[in-house]
Amino acid sequence: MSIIKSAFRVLRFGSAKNQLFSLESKTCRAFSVCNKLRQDASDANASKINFYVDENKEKGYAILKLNKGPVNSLNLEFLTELNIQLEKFEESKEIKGVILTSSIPNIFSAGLDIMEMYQIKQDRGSQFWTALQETWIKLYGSNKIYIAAINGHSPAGGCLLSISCDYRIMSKGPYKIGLNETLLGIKAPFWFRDTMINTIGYRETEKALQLGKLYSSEEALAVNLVDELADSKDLITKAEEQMSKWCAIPTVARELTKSSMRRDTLSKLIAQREADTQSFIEFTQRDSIQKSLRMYLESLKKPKKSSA
Ligand SMILES: CC/C=C\C/C=C\C/C=C\C=C\CC(=O)SCCNC(=O)CCNC(=O)[C@H](O)C(C)(C)COP(=O)(O)OP(=O)(O)OC[C@H]1O[C@@H](n2cnc3c(N)ncnc32)[C@H](O)[C@@H]1OP(=O)(O)O
Repeated sequence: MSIIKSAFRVLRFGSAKNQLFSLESKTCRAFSVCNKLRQDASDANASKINFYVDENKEKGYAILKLNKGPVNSLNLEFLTELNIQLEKFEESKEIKGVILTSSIPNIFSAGLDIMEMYQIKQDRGSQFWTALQETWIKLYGSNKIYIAAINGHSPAGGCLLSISCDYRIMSKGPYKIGLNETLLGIKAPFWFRDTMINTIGYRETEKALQLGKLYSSEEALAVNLVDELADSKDLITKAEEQMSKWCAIPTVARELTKSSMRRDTLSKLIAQREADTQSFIEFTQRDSIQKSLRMYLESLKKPKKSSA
């Protein structure tokens, strides 16, 4: 059961009941829009493996490895598949927690697929944004324990995935993590910002978001953007050690505590999902934004300087 649902339970007889039920029904409507997409995604991607799941029911946790080459960029189909998997975890009685990592060396996730924002039709843009909102609500609002084992670069939407988890361990190395949206000429959505504030605090977020700062792993540790660093070869072992520690905490007390910390941030988006999607469409259709995205895409495609 998700944090949102348990929040409804806890507040069942309270004065917030009507408001929360209205939030829930809005959420359910938005989720149902995705139902057809889910079916399409599972049909279309039956032959592709965009992530691996390794479930250890005895120990009570799973490892989810993102595997969408070359850089685990998040497009509509990938997000839809991920949402189905997150839902399975949430419903599982055996799985208490999930280690989120990537099977692609040096890359955790390059964030949102920029092609989902560049010259995109309104319908697709709206489905894409709804799927992304759903991913965040499921991850940030999960009752399960999520530990991010960040094995490489984790910019923008990759950083959002990481900070939506409960604990972060990052590989030592020349990797970057942060919300760099301003460098693409876009403003980080309010729920990206709020998740960042909840992680590193207001002042650090204010600087980081304006500058589009990408932190090195050492800098990320210094501002609590990540909780721990590990040598790449020890990353998963360290994540498993941490998972055992979290799994040993009394479940209901931990879930209620997590829910009480995250409820307000989640409710803010849930109350205005449709308006948020409209803002995304309106914003990304501006000529100035399309120009920025085109320039950014060109810079990504430029041949890289040889390190030799
Ligand atoms: C309600 C809201 C209202 C207003 C707000 C409106 C809009 C806000 C919306 C947006 C929020 C956006 C958040 C995001 O996540 S945007 C994405 C940001 N991501 C990045 O900036 C990362 C870009 N990528 C990189 O920096 C690097 O690729 C790398 C460090 C991750 C990996 O470097 P490598 O050298 O290993 O690999 P590359 O050669 O650079 O890349 C390989 C290949 O992949 C393509 N690619 C990389 N990143 C992306 C991406 N994010 N999307 C699509 N494609 C990507 C890259 O172009 C290469 O392609 P080719 O092989 O050259 O074809």
